[in-house]
Amino acid sequence: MRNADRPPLDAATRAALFAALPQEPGVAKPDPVLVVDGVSRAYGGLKAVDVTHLEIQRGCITGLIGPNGAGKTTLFNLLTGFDRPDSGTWSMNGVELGRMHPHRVARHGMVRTFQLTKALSKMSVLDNVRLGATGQRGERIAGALLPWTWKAQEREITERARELLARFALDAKSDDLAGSLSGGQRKLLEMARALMTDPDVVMLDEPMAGVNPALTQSLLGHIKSLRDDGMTVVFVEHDMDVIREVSDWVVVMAQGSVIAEAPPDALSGNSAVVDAYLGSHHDQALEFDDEGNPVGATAVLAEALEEAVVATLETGGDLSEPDAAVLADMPDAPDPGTEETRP
Ligand SMILES: Nc1ncnc2c1ncn2[C@@H]1O[C@H](COP(=O)(O)OP(=O)(O)OP(=O)(O)O)[C@@H](O)[C@H]1O
Repeated sequence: MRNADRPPLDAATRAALFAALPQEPGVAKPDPVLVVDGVSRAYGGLKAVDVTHLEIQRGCITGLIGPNGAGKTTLFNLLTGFDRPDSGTWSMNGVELGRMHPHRVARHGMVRTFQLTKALSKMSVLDNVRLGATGQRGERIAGALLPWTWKAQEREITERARELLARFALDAKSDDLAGSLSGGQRKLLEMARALMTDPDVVMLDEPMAGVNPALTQSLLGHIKSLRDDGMTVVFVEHDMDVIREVSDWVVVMAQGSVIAEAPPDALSGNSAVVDAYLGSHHDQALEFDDEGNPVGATAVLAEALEEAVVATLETGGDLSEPDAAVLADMPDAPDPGTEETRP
């Protein structure tokens, strides 16, 4: 059944639904729109994606987080037909989607957003949105023989594109080149293009990246409005404030696998999540914004460390004493038990 046939879930229902779920990777959802099984993809010797089981709850917003290179984008590409897995199956509303081309996946109701490419930036805003349409009769032989049906379809597509531009407050920009839009407007354009096929499931790849903070709230409102219209939203995001503000549930990936699932508020206390981000930082530069605030994976790390300090203080721990468990994990940690036996 398409999402449109079901009433949207209100906030209290969503909260109760997720509060009742065990916080485990691969946990079953009460009404999954998307079910993924054993999907793997390797590049050379590197396993970019290796997801044993994942269910996405219908009509909710699921945030997908994880350190750089965790496999989030590759998973999006696999599920929407832009890449081919080495193994695995996945289904949407019970229909197997594996091995379908992207336009067929879109016709079944699942789309992903794309950042504006160089070629697209040289086209008008309106044409960018029109390009989101799939299954245009004009592409097919029968349609080509009947130009009037093709023309009628063209008109329909343009009309829908104009409606979507109005929804995202881009109608005044229809004839401008897409490349002239601001970062935030580009993100709105990506969403408008994705909605052309009237999807059930929308996968947003970093919808807030490069967006001026002044536009953040408006973009967040648009993401929530997709859910309030009955769509299921899955989005990749590095900003934990954004994750917390819009996600009903968060899936955490590291090294290709799903390592944790939890409501957004439970993330910073999750040791698998902390380990994944800490582990990823051995060879990664920390990132800060202009005001010196940690951003992206660095923000998650900073928050996890802060939580650990608070937890230590709350349990009466002494921060000047190194944590024995942490020391034991370090390769060169001195072993207090053997101190006296050393020569
Ligand atoms: N086309 C490709 N060829 C070779 N390796 C690839 C390719 N695409 C992805 N990878 C590798 O697969 C792994 C997963 O990459 P992916 O982009 O899916 O991670 P991600 O979680 O989206 O990371 P980020 O948050 O940095 O965007 C990385 O190690 C990446 O280098």
